[in-house]
Amino acid sequence: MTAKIISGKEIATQLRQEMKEEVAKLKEKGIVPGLAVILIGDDPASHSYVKGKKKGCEEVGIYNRLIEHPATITEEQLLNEIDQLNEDESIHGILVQLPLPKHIDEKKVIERISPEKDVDGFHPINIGRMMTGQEAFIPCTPYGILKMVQLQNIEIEGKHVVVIGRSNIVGKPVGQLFLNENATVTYCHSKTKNLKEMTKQADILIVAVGKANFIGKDYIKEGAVVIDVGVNRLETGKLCGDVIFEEAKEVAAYITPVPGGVGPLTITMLLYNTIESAKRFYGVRS
Ligand SMILES: Nc1nc2c(c(=O)[nH]1)N[C@@H](CN(C=O)c1ccc(C(=O)N[C@@H](CCC(=O)O)C(=O)O)cc1)CN2
Repeated sequence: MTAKIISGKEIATQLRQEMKEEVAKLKEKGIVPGLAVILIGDDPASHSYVKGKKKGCEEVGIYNRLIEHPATITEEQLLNEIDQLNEDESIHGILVQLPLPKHIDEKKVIERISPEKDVDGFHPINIGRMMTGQEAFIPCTPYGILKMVQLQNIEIEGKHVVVIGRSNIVGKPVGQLFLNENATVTYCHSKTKNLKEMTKQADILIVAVGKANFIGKDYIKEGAVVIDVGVNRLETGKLCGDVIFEEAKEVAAYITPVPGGVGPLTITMLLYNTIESAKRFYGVRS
């Protein structure tokens, strides 16, 4: 078997085109969705992701405000800035690029963002709303993964989804999202015994561990859907996922590549959440 490669790049292009048309219609009603992105410090990867967010906003017509600070900014200054953005009616989404410098408490920062503007979907209120099946902002990477699977018309209900990884940004919420779609979900992590036995049972295997080439074909059931969330930079400068792509594609039915798989959907779903937030603010129905 040779797997079908799910191109996140192609899906992102298609979704962004639809969003561009939607934003144009909103603008006819005088509504301009606005996103504020706060970037702290000089981490090159964070700078590159934020650049991608700005470009994405420009592509679909979202007003974007990039606020940059040196790593010496105090926690209090950052919290005050978030307070101001919470009150700003031209801003419907607020995002603080992670990770933050060590002297700033990430939890405090996330909780300071109004849940109604938390387009990252990281605020405990949005997590709680998602868990209880209420209207919520869904974290962008998990949302992108769900969209990718749904757009391939892959059945989710009744399927066994195995998630490797339990981060608050990806692992935990992605499992919850698939549970909401009536999948049976198993979480695996660094303390899981017999990992291979678990992953071999997966109809849909989602790998989010952040270890280059961690999962080979012997971990994958024939015909499974393999979603690789890892973005690992090798010493050669090359990017690679958590899954050994060349091996896994021999046994899987579907597989996402790195780069060009889940990554492009992360920014795309952020744009989606920002438009959604503006629509909610102005009472526009979807
Ligand atoms: N506030 C947030 N911080 C972070 C998030 C987040 O969702 N919100 N996620 C990651 C970083 N991230 C977006 O911020 C992100 C990661 C990867 C990609 C992406 O498109 N990856 C490409 C490869 C890009 C490259 O060449 O380096 C791919 O996989 O094809 C986009 C966004 C942590 N921080």
